[in-house]
Amino acid sequence: MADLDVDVVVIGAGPVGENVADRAHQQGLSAAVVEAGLVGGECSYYACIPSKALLRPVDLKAAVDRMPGVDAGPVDAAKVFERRDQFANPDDSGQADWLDGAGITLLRGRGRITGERAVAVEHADGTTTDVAARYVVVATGSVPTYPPVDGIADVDAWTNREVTQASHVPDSLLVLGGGVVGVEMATAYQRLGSRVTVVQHGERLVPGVEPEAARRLQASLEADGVDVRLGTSMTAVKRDGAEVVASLDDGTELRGAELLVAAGRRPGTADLGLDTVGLEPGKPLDADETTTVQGDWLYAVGDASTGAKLTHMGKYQARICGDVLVARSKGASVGGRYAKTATTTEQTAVPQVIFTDPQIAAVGHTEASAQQAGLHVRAVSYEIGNTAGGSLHADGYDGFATIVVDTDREVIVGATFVGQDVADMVHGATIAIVGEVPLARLWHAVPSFPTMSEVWLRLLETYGM
Ligand SMILES: Cc1cc2nc3c(=O)[nH]c(=O)nc-3n(C[C@H](O)[C@H](O)[C@H](O)COP(=O)(O)OP(=O)(O)OC[C@H]3O[C@@H](n4cnc5c(N)ncnc54)[C@H](O)[C@@H]3O)c2cc1C
Ligand SMILES: NC(=O)c1ccc[n+]([C@@H]2O[C@H](COP(=O)([O-])OP(=O)(O)OC[C@H]3O[C@@H](n4cnc5c(N)ncnc54)[C@H](O)[C@@H]3O)[C@@H](O)[C@H]2O)c1
Repeated sequence: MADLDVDVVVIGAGPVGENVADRAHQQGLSAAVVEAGLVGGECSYYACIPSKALLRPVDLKAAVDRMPGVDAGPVDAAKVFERRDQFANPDDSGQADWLDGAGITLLRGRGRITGERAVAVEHADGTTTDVAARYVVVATGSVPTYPPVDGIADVDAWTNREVTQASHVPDSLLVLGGGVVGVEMATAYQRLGSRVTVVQHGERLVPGVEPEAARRLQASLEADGVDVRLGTSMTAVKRDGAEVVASLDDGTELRGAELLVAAGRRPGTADLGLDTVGLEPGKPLDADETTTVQGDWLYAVGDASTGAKLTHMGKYQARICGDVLVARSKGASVGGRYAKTATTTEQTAVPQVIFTDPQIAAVGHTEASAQQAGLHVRAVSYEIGNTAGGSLHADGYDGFATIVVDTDREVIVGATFVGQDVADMVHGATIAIVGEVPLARLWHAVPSFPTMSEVWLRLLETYGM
């Protein structure tokens, strides 16, 4: 006999888990969420929110510094940290109250699957709550990966948690990994006054984006004074007094006050009882377009699943998952391209903004990924600084846009915007891709003068319209 019987139990109350519970509960299902740490998850306290709170002030200062006639003065790091704390204070009582107000049961403790439709929650006081549920949703997020570097476990390396919650700027910071976390935090800390070195074993930074976007970002980081080491791996690290000493495979030795490990993340599925239902612990849960993992009872969303590791995509999966549970509870069918119960956009139009300077805002395919997918494409690019809107926005505006056009269907399948303040420009491209808007129709979508969106017109003209 279970202690609690609900329609839906969600393991993990990050942004994604909370959304599944809310969506299902709002449509009549009873729901409980299990949380071992803070309600709100990694994103609220140790990832998206604090990292952007650190980046916004330095981004704004750089923009002002590029504008003749205005003066930003120096950045006050203490005030930046103080403002970050207002956004990401690790106190989850507000979020817990929200769950309570929404009528969702919060079970604080570690959840483990004990069999089909069964979850046991171990509380901090050693007691256990057994939950029986018609539907079990795994939303346990992800944890940092530690690459095989000798001594890495013994140097008190920073992860995303320490780098986003720090309240001092180290004199120098070594960053292991030139992916999204690495480049965003390199931007923030270099501009807050640290001397940053990024060690990236690939041939370029942020490998998933258009190569020219990565080149512009590298040039900008280097102009800021960041030491970027590409094609290099760290082989060993050790502490020497207050410093971390890192050995690289090219024989070089680096020293830094702190080491940030930003080498990717793995799903939080290692200690979840997956073996009790025949699944392999530690792997991302392979969810289909309806977020289903097994039978009609086990689901996975967010970083714990095989979907894109981004908050907005996790929350998209969460909305779909909630609707799938409600549909199934009524015996209705689910799935189908662009149905409300299918994560179609995961395959066609995943957007991401990298909040560096320049920002990189991209959606859908790059030219290379489209070709790998077997599409016939043509990519065209245009400098945003050559539009009136861009040139007014900042002197010598450095940035560009690229669209990738499927030449068989004459629709856009990918777009990238690079430059100052381009973050919000990507949503227009997302709409064009999801709506499969033909170029002939897009031609009639007139951008306002003088805005940076004029680049859309120039891209279409460059394509030959
Ligand atoms: C530094 C950094 C910056 C980022 N910036 C952005 C950004 O700007 N935009 C963006 O879209 N994405 C960003 N991301 C990615 C984003 O943080 C994740 O995609 C998002 O947090 C995933 O949400 P989630 O709910 O799946 O997992 P999480 O946010 O990780 O939440 C999972 C929750 O599950 C809990 N949990 C785990 N196991 C158990 C268990 N067994 N029992 C009970 N509870 C459990 C955890 O305590 C946690 O609270 C960033 C990531 C990092 C590291
Ligand atoms: N703005 C955003 O949307 C945002 C911001 C931060 C993080 N995130 C998400 O969080 C996730 C994790 O980010 P991340 O940066 O940790 O992972 P990542 O996979 O984006 O990048 C990790 C990088 O580390 C490099 N690397 C791995 N092992 C290495 C080694 N031994 N030596 C040198 N380099 C090594 C890889 O080549 C890769 O480029 C990503 O999925 C990302 O999309 C998103």
